[in-house]
Amino acid sequence: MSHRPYSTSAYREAARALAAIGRRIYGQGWSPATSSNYSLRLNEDHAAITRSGRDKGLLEETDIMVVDMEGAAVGDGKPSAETLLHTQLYRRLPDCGAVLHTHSHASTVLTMHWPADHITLEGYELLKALDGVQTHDTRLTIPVFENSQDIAALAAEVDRAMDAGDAGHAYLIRGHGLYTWAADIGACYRQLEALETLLAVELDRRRLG
Ligand SMILES: CSCCC(=O)C(=O)COP(=O)(O)O
Ligand SMILES: [Zn+2]
Repeated sequence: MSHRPYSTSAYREAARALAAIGRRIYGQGWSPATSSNYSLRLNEDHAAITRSGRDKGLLEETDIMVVDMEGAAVGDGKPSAETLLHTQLYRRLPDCGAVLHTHSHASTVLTMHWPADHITLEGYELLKALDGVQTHDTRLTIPVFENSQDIAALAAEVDRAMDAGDAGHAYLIRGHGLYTWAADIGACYRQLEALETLLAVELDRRRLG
């Protein structure tokens, strides 16, 4: 299959932006021990994504590479082991321009301690940081998928959930972390920060009973 070429300057700009956002996310404590992956759409057929196994606190432009929307590497190196979870979103959602995945303490405890297949966030003013949300009087249901080392199967499961109308802004993977996406890196980071904050709040509230 032939792919439309991406621009080199778009790639360089994406690599700069992803390295900077990765270091920022690491600083928040949401990407420990090389966990997490981040990507940006370059065009219809390509995305820039973190290489596998990189320390996100030390992320540099050279830690970013290009994949096609089938998840295949373009050029040398090994892209994130979870690349197919990014490309599933880009393929399905033409307006999706950025995907961020984190491994926070809150998302891990919440999904390991409570067996539910979703977490609901409701009534929080901070929900207005999410794309398209205008009022605190909003109920956001975040699906929780079981963790798997079969990333292709997990991506297919996410796709089926989206067919059913679930997973509008984000999803969780049990004992693993959070995926969220938006039109651009700024909106995606804002959304991530809101969701991680609200998940931490939710965890505290459940601890308090
Ligand atoms: C050390 S965390 C295990 C892998 C993972 O869940 C992750 O997010 C990082 O994988 P990658 O291949 O993108 O480095
Ligand atoms: Zn992960």
